[in-house]
Amino acid sequence: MDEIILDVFDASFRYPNAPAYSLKHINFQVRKGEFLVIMGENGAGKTTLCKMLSGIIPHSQEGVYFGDVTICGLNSKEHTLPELCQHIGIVLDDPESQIFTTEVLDEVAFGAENLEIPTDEIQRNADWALQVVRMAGYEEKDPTRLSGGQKQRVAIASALTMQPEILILDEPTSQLDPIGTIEVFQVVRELKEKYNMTIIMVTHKSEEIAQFADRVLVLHEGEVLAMDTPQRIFRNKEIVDKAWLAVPQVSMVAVELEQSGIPLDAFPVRLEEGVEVFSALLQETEARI
Ligand SMILES: Nc1ncnc2c1ncn2[C@@H]1O[C@H](COP(=O)(O)OP(=O)(O)OP(=O)(O)O)[C@@H](O)[C@H]1O
Repeated sequence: MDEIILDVFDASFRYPNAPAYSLKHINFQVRKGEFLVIMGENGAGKTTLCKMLSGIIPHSQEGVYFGDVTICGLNSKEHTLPELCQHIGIVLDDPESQIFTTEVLDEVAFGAENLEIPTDEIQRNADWALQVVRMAGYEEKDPTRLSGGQKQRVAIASALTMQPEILILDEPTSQLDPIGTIEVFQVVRELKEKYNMTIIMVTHKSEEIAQFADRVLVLHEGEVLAMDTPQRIFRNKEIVDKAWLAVPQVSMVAVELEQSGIPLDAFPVRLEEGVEVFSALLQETEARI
């Protein structure tokens, strides 16, 4: 059986003075090497869940917290944030707010230095991280002068320098143009395929989800509405409508066809699957005429 690297057991959280719980009785597990996407409408609890998975809740965010989150075998309540940071890294949606220094290399080493990792190890890790995010050669550049995509890749490199087994990315491409978005997804794909890293990403980019994600967790009003493959999630109109999910274009066409009573050989989520399924349908139709 695949190794469970992250376990969330009956976890609930309410912000101080908030009238209601932002997360309610959350249960799920993530396997090592899995790419899990978190989707859900505004206010569904996605960022709060990222904070809970990374240990920010309960260590840096006050509130009422019940349940257990176990990260690489460590219960987040029983271990300090620096201990947890060596297993799980988090990158937020706004790269600007994550810049602390004036040179890319210092920036990438910053978090690891705060964990008191030996200097030569930080240097090795930082060099590796900059290679992975394709920013080698930018060590002495001013991070504030980089493009949005480059800043976000530097933020990912900073998290990678701490050599986490799990990387959480909270809407890493929400402020990026299409090229910046592709660059970030390419890095994520390499981390998964080459380094077997476990990735948890909040994103609405359905075409990329269809391409890369193993499973999708859908949050709705602080609860887990569904957790399944992109194909089963995007095919389920009830879930899609309830959580206002963005759906890949080929899946939208497929749903319309199925609803009109036209059966398909398979349900497409990726463009190339759509081409295959719809050409087969056209050929069948032509053969009948
Ligand atoms: N610091 C806070 N204090 C009080 N309530 C909060 C705080 N942060 C978030 N909330 C509330 O918790 C709920 C979940 O918010 P959260 O930011 O986790 O949702 P989200 O799915 O990430 O939304 P978005 O897509 O808009 O970023 C919302 O009702 C929000 O208003």
